[in-house]
Amino acid sequence: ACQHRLWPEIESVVKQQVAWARTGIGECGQGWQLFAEDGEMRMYRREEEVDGMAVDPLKAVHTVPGITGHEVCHYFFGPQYRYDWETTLEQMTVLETVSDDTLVFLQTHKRIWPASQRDVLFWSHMRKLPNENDRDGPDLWTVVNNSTTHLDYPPNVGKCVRIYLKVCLLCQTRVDPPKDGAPLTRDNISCKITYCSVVNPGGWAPASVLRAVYKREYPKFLKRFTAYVVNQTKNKPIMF
Ligand SMILES: CCCCCc1ccc(-c2ccc(S(=O)(=O)CCO)cc2)cc1/C=C\c1ccccn1
Repeated sequence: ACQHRLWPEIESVVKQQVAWARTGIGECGQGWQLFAEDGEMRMYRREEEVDGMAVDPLKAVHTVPGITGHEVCHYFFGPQYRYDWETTLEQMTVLETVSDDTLVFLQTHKRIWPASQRDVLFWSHMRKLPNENDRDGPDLWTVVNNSTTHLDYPPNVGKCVRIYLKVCLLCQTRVDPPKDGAPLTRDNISCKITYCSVVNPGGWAPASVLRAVYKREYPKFLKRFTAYVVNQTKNKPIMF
């Protein structure tokens, strides 16, 4: 995989996206609006437009008990699970298996009236990162999705408008060992999740429609996805 044409871009985008995900909301400076809250989940967005199109950066933080960062990234990255949790997905194809931790996807998402249907072509890379703050703490895990090109699938040929996205899912496992030295159970672990995304809708879509879609769909997506991981892992050994 180190010789693959995408490797240099993957290296630089992963470093950039992880640094961005690690930057707290406060440190990011002004402009972040809290637009959704549900229990431990907080979702922020910044209203930004490019060529009159809303491309609002989104940053969500969530803490989920009973699962690890490796498990969250495993179920987010794996194509075999995606139809189970990605509600707006209509069609998903793995165009290329670059390596066991890097895939190229083509996805079409359900049409959202009155905008035209969208598709997205992106590489997806999963990686374990050393825990710089706490050397003997559990590692971080991340999945970065970044739009790319593929000669056989040029944009805007069929009925779909090609969107462009950058997504980073950064996960930090927290272990609170039981007092009496008993073996670790899922009651002693939790995962701090940071989900960042910037989606350029490609062709024109009314900013009001886009913002309504994001306001409705993002909280639903993160809640549904994390509940899916809890449900898939509850009777399985902990994957650190
Ligand atoms: C007019 C409507 C334009 C938006 C359509 C759309 C574009 C992109 C995407 C999308 C969102 C998350 C990813 S991912 O995080 O990489 C996970 C892998 O699937 C990839 C694609 C979705 C949706 C449509 C709805 C929507 C919007 C947010 C959240 C959820 N659904």
